[in-house]
Amino acid sequence: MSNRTASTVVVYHSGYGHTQRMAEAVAEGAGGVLYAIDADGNLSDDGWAALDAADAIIFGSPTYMGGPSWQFKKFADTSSKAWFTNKWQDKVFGGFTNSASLNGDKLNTLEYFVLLAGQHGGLWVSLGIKPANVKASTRDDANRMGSYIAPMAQSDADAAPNEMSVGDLETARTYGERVARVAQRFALAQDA
Ligand SMILES: Cc1cc2nc3c(=O)[nH]c(=O)nc-3n(C[C@H](O)[C@H](O)[C@H](O)COP(=O)(O)O)c2cc1C
Repeated sequence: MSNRTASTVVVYHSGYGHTQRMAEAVAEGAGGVLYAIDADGNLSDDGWAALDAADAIIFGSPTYMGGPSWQFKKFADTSSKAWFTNKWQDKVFGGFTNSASLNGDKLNTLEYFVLLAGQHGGLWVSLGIKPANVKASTRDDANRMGSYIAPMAQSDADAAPNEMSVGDLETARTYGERVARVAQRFALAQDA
């Protein structure tokens, strides 16, 4: 039986650095590599090659106008090339988003990621952290946003990336660990 380590790639867009900080936390937890989609919606050839070779792919985008940024959508549409040849079939998938409002319609962005993973024949990993929703809960608690599908972060519209909630970043880091753990189990099972 193989004992290889599963690889995780975090591919994300961030217009102003907040989602990038979240992406860094996810990648740290996953022990994975980060690839940024640039301001024109393009990903490097290295990034595409890493995605094709990955055991797990984690999508990240800010929520803009109730959904992923257009740059992320351009990346998603370009991933139709991988779709044609089933390159991402049976990979493990996750995702995360960040926006200014507490709700901000972030769920729509995460649901889009689930659909994209499904179109590629992938397996979605949920968040797996109970919500912090009692009177004693604070901004620094994990899953203070009360999401089940995947991590959400809330960044005040006038706050810099270094002012993000430590709870949101810890949620992102823990989720990265979870996706990598699932990918590891799945990779060993596939290789057996
Ligand atoms: C074009 C645009 C659209 C936005 N739409 C939303 C939105 O629908 N909901 C929300 O809560 N915040 C919205 N925001 C705020 C961003 O989600 C927020 O500033 C976020 O932290 C930006 O992440 P970034 O720094 O990674 O780009 C929008 C911001 C921009 C620039």
